[in-house]
Amino acid sequence: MPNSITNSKFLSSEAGVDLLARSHFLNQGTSTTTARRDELHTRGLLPCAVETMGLQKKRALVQLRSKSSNLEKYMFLAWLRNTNVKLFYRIVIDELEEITPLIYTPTVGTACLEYSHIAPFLAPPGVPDGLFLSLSDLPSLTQIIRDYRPFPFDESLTPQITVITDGSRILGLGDLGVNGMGIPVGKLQLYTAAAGIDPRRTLPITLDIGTNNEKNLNDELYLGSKKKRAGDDEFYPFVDAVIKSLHDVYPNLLIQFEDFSSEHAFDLLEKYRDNTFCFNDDIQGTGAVILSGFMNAVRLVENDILPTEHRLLFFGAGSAGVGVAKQLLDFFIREHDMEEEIAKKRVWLVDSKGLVTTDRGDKLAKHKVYFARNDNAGQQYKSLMDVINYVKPTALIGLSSQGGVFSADIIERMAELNKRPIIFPLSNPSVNAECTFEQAMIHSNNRVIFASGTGFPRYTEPQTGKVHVPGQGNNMYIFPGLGLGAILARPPIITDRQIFAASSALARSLTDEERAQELLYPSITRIRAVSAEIAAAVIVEAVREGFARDPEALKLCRGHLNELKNLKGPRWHSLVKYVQGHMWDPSINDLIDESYYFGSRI
Ligand SMILES: O=C([O-])CC(=O)C(=O)O
Ligand SMILES: [Mg+2]
Repeated sequence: MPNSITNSKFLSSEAGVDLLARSHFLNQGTSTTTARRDELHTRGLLPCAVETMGLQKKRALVQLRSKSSNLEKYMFLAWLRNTNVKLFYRIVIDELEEITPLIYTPTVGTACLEYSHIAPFLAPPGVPDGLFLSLSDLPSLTQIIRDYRPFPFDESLTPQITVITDGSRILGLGDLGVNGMGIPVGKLQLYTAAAGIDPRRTLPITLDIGTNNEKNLNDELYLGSKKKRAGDDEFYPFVDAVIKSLHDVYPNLLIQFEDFSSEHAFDLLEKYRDNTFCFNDDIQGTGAVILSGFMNAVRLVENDILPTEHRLLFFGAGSAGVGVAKQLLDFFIREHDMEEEIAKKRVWLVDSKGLVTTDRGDKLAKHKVYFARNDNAGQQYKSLMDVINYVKPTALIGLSSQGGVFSADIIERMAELNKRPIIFPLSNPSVNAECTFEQAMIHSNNRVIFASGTGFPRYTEPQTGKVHVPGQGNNMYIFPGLGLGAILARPPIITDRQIFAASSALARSLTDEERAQELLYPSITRIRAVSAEIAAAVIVEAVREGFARDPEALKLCRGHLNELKNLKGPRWHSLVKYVQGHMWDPSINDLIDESYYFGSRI
């Protein structure tokens, strides 16, 4: 590709300095060759060593590992991302197991709590973390959205995906206001690392609608608007206006709703799911990932209990709890042909007032009504133990954000009731998990089938030395692949069937070795391969439904849907290859190179 830098409309003689200093997408630091430094007029800005990315990575890892707290590591990695994108993603992809907990759950939770104190130190001037939109921006939303662009900007690299929050329910930490920006940023980093979405084509957004968090309101350093949250009369029109402006500027943008308070999360999903290219990660993404882990758990116990006889108890009835419960219904309905009304009876919800029933005497939040029981013969069960004794669940799923509530006696009771109790403490971050893996192992005599939202360490049986690997049922297994598949197929909406396809593909992605280890999810180190399979399954489903609009996706799948439905065979493999060919990688795909901007493309 020609590199006619001097002919470029962007570059003046000083522009090389700009390039190195201002574009974190282009800057490659010490791996810039001497010749290139000359071309860019940046020779004196660096010491003379010209290094490989491997060496740069080594240095960065030494620095990273020398930091004593995870928050410092988070800040170091944010700085790296905001100065040298390529090196950052090389490290994230190569060291996924070490880095994910630092840029995502659980450390991102700490970073969000501290966001207003650390934000100015995460990036050099001019490099934004994400796009902030506040109520007072309403008249100029479209212009503000247009103005948020990577430097240098290339018209052909418009954003493909946004993750958008209003900070009102960040993980299990509650209302953090604009401090929630860490979440869209963290999620989109995983879109790049786990599914190969080009980082320039991601758009993190935080809506500032005020905050009800007293700590923020009283913190002089809080960076958001220091007002109570606006009411629904302002909230809904504002979200409408944002979505409209986003689609005016970027018509094909996929919208991922994230960490909105429960009521709003459900209402927004209801409002947009049938007319807008969007999904809700906490409701649908978490639901899909748990469904997938549940399918594999069911296989592990199928000699003891028929798949259709499982009894699922949900502790926590917020957006994630009800979202997961609804998604798990798909297991009974789609895999086992059960009527919805019958499938629904396999689910019991518990909230802060006890078992959710129709005759409890309180006004149930809208999203809880669907699962409210009416077969309790007037009895109300208040404590979790009472509910467990009444329901006799085969699976206990926690989405309550109450750390430690699955106490020793709860786990022991589950282990009395079941040969292999299924216990999923899913609240995030780890301090909010209903129990740890170690506790679940000890109190179930090592019989538990376990998945948590935030990863826990492996557990070694003290007597035998046998090592057990916990499942991590985090939505990071689903959303990157689901988003990638949707971007490549271009359906106008994300349907339940596409999400179910993502979920089954994840469940089926385990290798024989992983199955032999009784894992519920594939190893995180294989996430890129797994995301490619999930994306391919989503494409197949979108074509099957008649929703896919991308000509290439249609060409690859149309007429072969029968063959593709088992996710095997030569056509399936070529579809997965096609997906992989569209995944950005910091090394093999050299898009982040000035030739991309200054070469033949302009
Ligand atoms: O971010 C995570 O780890 C999972 C998630 O969506 C949440 O807890 O809200
Ligand atoms: Mg979330």
